Amino acid sequence: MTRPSLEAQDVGGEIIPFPNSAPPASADEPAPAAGPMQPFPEALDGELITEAEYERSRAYRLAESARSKLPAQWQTAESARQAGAELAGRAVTLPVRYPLAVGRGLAVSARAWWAWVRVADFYEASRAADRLADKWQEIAAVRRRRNVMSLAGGGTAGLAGLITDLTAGSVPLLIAGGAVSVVLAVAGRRKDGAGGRTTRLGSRSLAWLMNGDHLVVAFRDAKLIGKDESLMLVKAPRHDGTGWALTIDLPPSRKASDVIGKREALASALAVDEVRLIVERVRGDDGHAGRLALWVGDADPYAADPIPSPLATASSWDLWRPVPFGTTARGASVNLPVVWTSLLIGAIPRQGKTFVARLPLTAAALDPHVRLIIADGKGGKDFRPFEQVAHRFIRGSRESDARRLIAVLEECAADVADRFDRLSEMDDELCPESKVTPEITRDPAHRMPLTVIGIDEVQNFLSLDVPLDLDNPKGKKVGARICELLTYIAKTGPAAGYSLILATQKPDAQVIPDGLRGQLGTRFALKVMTYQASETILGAGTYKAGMDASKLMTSHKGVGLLLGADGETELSAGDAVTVRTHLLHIAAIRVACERGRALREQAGTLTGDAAGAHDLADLDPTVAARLADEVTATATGPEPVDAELLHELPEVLELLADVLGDEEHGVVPTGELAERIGWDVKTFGEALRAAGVPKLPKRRMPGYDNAVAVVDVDAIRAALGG
Ligand SMILES: Nc1ncnc2c1ncn2[C@@H]1O[C@H](COP(=O)(O)OP(=O)(O)OP(=O)(O)O)[C@@H](O)[C@H]1O
Repeated sequence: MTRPSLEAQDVGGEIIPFPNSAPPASADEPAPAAGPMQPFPEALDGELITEAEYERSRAYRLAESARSKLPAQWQTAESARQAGAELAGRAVTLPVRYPLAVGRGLAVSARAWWAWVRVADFYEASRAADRLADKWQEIAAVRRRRNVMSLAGGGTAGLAGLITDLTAGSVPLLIAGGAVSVVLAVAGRRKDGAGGRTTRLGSRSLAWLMNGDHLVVAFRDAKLIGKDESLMLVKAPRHDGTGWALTIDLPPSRKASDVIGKREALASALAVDEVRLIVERVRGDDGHAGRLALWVGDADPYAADPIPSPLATASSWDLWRPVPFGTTARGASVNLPVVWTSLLIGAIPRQGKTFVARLPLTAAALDPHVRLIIADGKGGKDFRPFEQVAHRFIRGSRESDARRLIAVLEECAADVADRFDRLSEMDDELCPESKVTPEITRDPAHRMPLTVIGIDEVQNFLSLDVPLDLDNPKGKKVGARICELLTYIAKTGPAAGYSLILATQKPDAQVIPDGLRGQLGTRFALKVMTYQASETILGAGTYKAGMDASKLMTSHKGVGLLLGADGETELSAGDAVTVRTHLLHIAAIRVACERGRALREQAGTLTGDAAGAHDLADLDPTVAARLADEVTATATGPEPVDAELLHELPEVLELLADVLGDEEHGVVPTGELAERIGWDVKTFGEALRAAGVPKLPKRRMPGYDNAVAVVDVDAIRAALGG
């Protein structure tokens, strides 16, 4: 007999099977009307299995569930072996350790008894409150009473022992003595456990480290909690097939965000590579600022085979829905929002930047109501499939290509301005918020399709140093003009349905000025060489918050940190998520673009270069004049500030702010200040320079034999902004 076993597999609620929207089979067949796409019901995938197979899998699941309830170190064979060996070792050394523990227990008990007899707690409290004289009588009375009680207790015990010995022999006394020695040994046992890294031969399994005591030691070693602090296990360690997951509460004085910032130190204390350690805050109703979810993978989660993108088989896509982008280390899917935001992708060469940029562009190609504009600054074949659908397509970054890009971007900027004019005229029902809506962008009558501008190797355009006006060689440069147009579109375009997707292998501030970068609300950083490059992509302050794309490995192609910096999308602006992006090869993109072209032909939305109409419309002179002012004002206006840049101070200044006295002025030895915040002088000096505090010549200071490095406290105050 067979038993059907259906396992749901989400193949994407947004994907519409091709037959639904396929072009008519023959010319006589009427074409389906163009209109809003309907989500297709979720598809289920399953297999038929036999009764025996079903019973086997049930028994397996029951065993798994029973095992997950055991203490962490008994859950896997390897860790159980280690735990067994440890127990055996402890049994062998017991004859030596036991008397030592009893001795320690005796000392501990004697100290405790003495403190009790002397009423130490009350005595100290009275002394601390300067009320010893008032309380002395009371304390002395309690001391006398406790002395008498001690003598009486000792005498009674001795007498009881003597009577027992005389009447029942020495066996009960030996039993009682044994019991007392056990109690003393427990009191005197050593409480410090073994953390992740101890000087012993052999390695410890993860399960062993997931034991609560070891975790506490690891957190202490990593200086994430104090010596006397502990952790609370909210969810006990559980092996989920690929790694260990647990949830903990930090002591009340500690913040989860600090642990995330020091993930590397924790990984070191746990003796695992940091790529295998995921530390996340638990947010929302179930979480708080001190609750952390930890996951430690059994193996490098990013080294697994890449996951093919579902876009390869999607027949169409609705770009209002976030695009399937990849998975987290634990396999949760990550989607990339395209509407209301713009994306910056940065990495060193050959890390998957182009592959990543093509994911949202392919989704855009599959939506017939999206207008695509593509400029490939590398000029190879990577983006050629999009020629079939792109309204404007530029290949290469020669001067002529850059000038065409300027014309295209001017056309877009004029369109953005025109869209706002028209949106403001629309009735409230159709346009409730002065922003485009899915209905507006999908209705060709409104002429406001979602428009995605994708530019690969954008640095090749932005760094073009040729004059915009050939008659004015000292005037504005072509690269600068492209930059100001992109800044204008990135800043004002999202509400009008425009999104930018910019990719660069040179993410430095000279190439992508803060003014432009600050407008790109979504950032994806693949492997870069330095933490500074990582900050240039993700934004200032991200390194300190534990986000550092230079820590990614070059072997991890397509893996990067995804951060939503503008708060416009559901992506978190506080924590970047490490994503293993889906793999989508050019052949699949070509097929997707063929489908996208068919869908556009059917919907009547194939326009521009793809439809053979290469000429750009001349800008109306009034629009051009208005635009010139607006674009320049945006580019030269106050520097936009990243969401996460607000109030962000360099760490050194933050720490100094806490230790500088209000009355302190003038120069002080650098070493003294460094010592106050616990930094070494060299790092401290470098950090001060980086924070804009000028270096002063060495000078003689009171109490020092030779001239010493000094720093001006007032200069530090100025850098602190007050
Ligand atoms: N998601 C992925 N999973 C696995 N491998 C990937 C992924 N994305 C890209 N790769 C691999 O990484 C290699 C480099 O990709 P890509 O050409 O996109 O890099 P790039 O950063 O654009 O390089 P360049 O700067 O030279 O243009 C590709 O050969 C591809 O096989």
